[in-house]
Amino acid sequence: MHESDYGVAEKTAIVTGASQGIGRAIAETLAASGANVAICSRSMDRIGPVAEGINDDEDTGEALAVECNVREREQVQQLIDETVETFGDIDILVTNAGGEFVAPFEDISANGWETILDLNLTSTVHCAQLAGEVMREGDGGVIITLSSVNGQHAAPGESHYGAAKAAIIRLTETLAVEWADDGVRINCVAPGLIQTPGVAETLGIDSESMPPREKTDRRIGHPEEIADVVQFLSSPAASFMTGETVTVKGVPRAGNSMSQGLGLE
Ligand SMILES: CCC/C=C/C(=O)SCCNC(=O)CCNC(=O)[C@H](O)C(C)(C)COP(=O)([O-])OP(=O)([O-])OC[C@H]1O[C@@H](n2cnc3c(N)ncnc32)[C@H](O)[C@@H]1OP(=O)([O-])[O-]
Ligand SMILES: NC(=O)C1=CN([C@@H]2O[C@H](COP(=O)(O)OP(=O)(O)OC[C@H]3O[C@@H](n4cnc5c(N)ncnc54)[C@H](OP(=O)(O)O)[C@@H]3O)[C@@H](O)[C@H]2O)C=CC1
Repeated sequence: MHESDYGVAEKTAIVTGASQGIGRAIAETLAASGANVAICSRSMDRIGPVAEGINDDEDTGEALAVECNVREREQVQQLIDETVETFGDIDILVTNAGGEFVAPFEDISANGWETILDLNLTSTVHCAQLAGEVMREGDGGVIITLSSVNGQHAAPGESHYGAAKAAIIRLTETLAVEWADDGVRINCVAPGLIQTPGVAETLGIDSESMPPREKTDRRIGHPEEIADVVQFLSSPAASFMTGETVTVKGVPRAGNSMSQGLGLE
């Protein structure tokens, strides 16, 4: 009889942007399933406690905290090197770090455009190229990129972010083809609106009022609902999936985007 394998135990995973929100939930979920996780953010003061929380729990994998700004290629190389030194290999890479500001196209300066393209798209390129090198020279691996529903559909005020997140989808498809022979699977997750500190700060959503996971008629999700999909894509259960973008956004309705209003009702 076939038994499904959703396991990542003893694998090594890198999760970028894991000091809060979706990245933190991904890191904690993979670690709870026995993976060793190398986690980064721009500040050791913020990423260190997340690693300590994981390491305080004897039943999880180990965590390594690294201060790394994913916009800086040399810092990403240091993250890769420290991960390999500590855990011996890289099996899973989750390029989660990203962000945006909402502004009309005509108000986005050249530097504003570059900032959002760098933070979302070019950082994904740095991480995929540098961790991909380790995977391709070794036994292969799994890469999960983060797009957004705003990379799949137009949303006003998100020209820069939408362009970057759309490009991540096509990059994912291309690498799936180019690196299939090297044993690398790469898939993308496109979240709808997820309650995270980043969104709370931008939109003022009170986490206390979050509807529970059991409620199916929702337009806002929990970070753990993205983490569970990442865990599946990282696992042997997803062995025949590569180059795909999995949308995780609750009930399909028109205008399911941050800039078109919350529409939580
Ligand atoms: C479906 C839901 C979708 C949700 C998606 C999410 O990701 S949600 C969760 C994600 N969480 C977050 O997104 C967290 C919150 N966001 C942030 O931390 C920042 O917005 C960041 C992502 C830009 C990074 O900042 P940084 O320190 O790297 O950048 P900086 O301050 O140095 O600025 C660089 C350039 O950008 C310009 N510029 C900046 N803001 C605006 C604006 N509103 N208007 C116009 N322009 C703006 C600024 O003027 C400057 O250009 P200038 O003047 O030199 O020509
Ligand atoms: N929340 C949502 O509704 C949606 C989110 N997404 C995507 O999901 C991902 C996570 O979003 P979310 O959890 O909401 O974001 P948050 O803003 O809540 O958290 C962002 C995380 O990324 C880290 N980070 C930011 N910039 C950098 C950088 N340059 N280098 C390294 N780490 C960085 C932050 O850490 P620190 O500040 O400590 O550096 C923090 O841990 C992003 O790619 C986002 O675009 C997509 C669709 C919807």
